[in-house]
Amino acid sequence: MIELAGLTKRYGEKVAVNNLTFAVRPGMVTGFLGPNGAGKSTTMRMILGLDRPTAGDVRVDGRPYDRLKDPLKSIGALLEARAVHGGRSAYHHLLCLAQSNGIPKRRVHEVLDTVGLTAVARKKARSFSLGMSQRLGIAAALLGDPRILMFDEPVNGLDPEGIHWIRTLMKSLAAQGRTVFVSSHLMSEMALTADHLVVIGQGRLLADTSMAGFIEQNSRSCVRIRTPQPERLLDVLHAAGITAVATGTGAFEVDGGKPEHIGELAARHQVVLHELSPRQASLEEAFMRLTAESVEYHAHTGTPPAAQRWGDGGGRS
Ligand SMILES: Nc1ncnc2c1ncn2[C@@H]1O[C@H](COP(=O)(O)OP(=O)(O)OP(=O)(O)O)[C@@H](O)[C@H]1O
Repeated sequence: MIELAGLTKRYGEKVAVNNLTFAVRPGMVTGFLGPNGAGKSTTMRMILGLDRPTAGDVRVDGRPYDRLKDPLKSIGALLEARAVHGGRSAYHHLLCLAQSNGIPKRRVHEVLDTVGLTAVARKKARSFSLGMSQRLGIAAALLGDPRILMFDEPVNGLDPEGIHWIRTLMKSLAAQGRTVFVSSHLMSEMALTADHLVVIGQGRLLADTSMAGFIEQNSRSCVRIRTPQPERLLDVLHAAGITAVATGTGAFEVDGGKPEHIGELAARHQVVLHELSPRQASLEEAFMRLTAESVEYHAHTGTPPAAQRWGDGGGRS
C-alpha cells in the first residue's frame, strides 16, 4: 500500500503537487492520470524519496521510503527507462543492482526471462531500442520481488506488441495481490488496464474512483437528429417530455435518448428525419472534460466546446 497525506511540492512559485491525499491499494492496478505537467512524475519521485515534500507525508508499506529496511524488496519502480549505464550489458546492470541490494543472483536470470531479454542479456544497454530499455527498466523493478510496483508512463513510445505485453504484465502482477501504480496521460490506455483511477490536474486531486464507477458515470449516450422540420420535431419531443438541445450546426441532440423511441415518435407525427444517430461519449472525452480547467497549455483548434463533447462519427453534411 502507498499512502499520501496532504502531499505538496513547490518549486519556487510553482506548486507542482498540491495537497494530495489518497491511498494505492494492493490486488489491483491503479491508474494515475493527468495531463502533461499535472504533477505525476513529481508525486512518484516523492514516493521514492527522490524529491523531498514541501509539506505532507507519503508512506510505502507504512514507512517513509528512506526508512524501509530493503527498499527494492518493498517497492520496485520504472521512472525513466533510459536511466541505465549504456556501456553495461543488461545482465551486468541487473547483477550490480542485485549485489548492492542483497538480492540473490538467480533473480537476475528470472527477471530477464520474465521480461523476455534473456537472448540479448549480454548486449550493451546503449544498443537497446526504447522497447527493450523499457523491458530492462521493468526487470530492475521486479528484481527484489516487491509487493509494490510503480511505473511512470511505461507504454510511451512502445509498439502495439510492447503495449499489450506491459498491460498483461501489470494485470498479472495485480492478480498476484501486488500493489500496481501506473501513470499515464491517456484515458483510453487506462480504461483497458486499470481497476482504479486517481486523476490529478495542476497538482490537485480531481478524482479517486473505481474504473467501473468512472465508466458508469461518464459513458452516457446521446442521439443526434437532423430534420427539415425543426419546430415540429421540438414540439413533438417536448410533448413527450424529451429535451433536445441544438448543436449549432443545424442538428439536435437528446441526452440519454433511444433512437428507436425518437424515430417512432417522429414517424407517428409524420416528421421527416434526415439523420437519427446514436452517439457515445468516449472515456477520453470524459477525462478531457474533467481536466479541462487544469490543462496548462491548450491547443487552439477552433472547435466549439459543444462539438467536442460527443464523438463526431460522421453524418455531418
Ligand atoms: N525540478 C523542477 N523544477 C521546477 N519545476 C519543476 C521541476 N520538476 C517539475 N516541475 C514542474 O512541476 C509541474 C509538474 O511536473 P511533472 O513532471 O511532475 O508532471 P507530469 O504530470 O509528470 O507531466 P508529464 O506527463 O508531462 O510527464 C510542471 O509544471 C513542471 O514544469
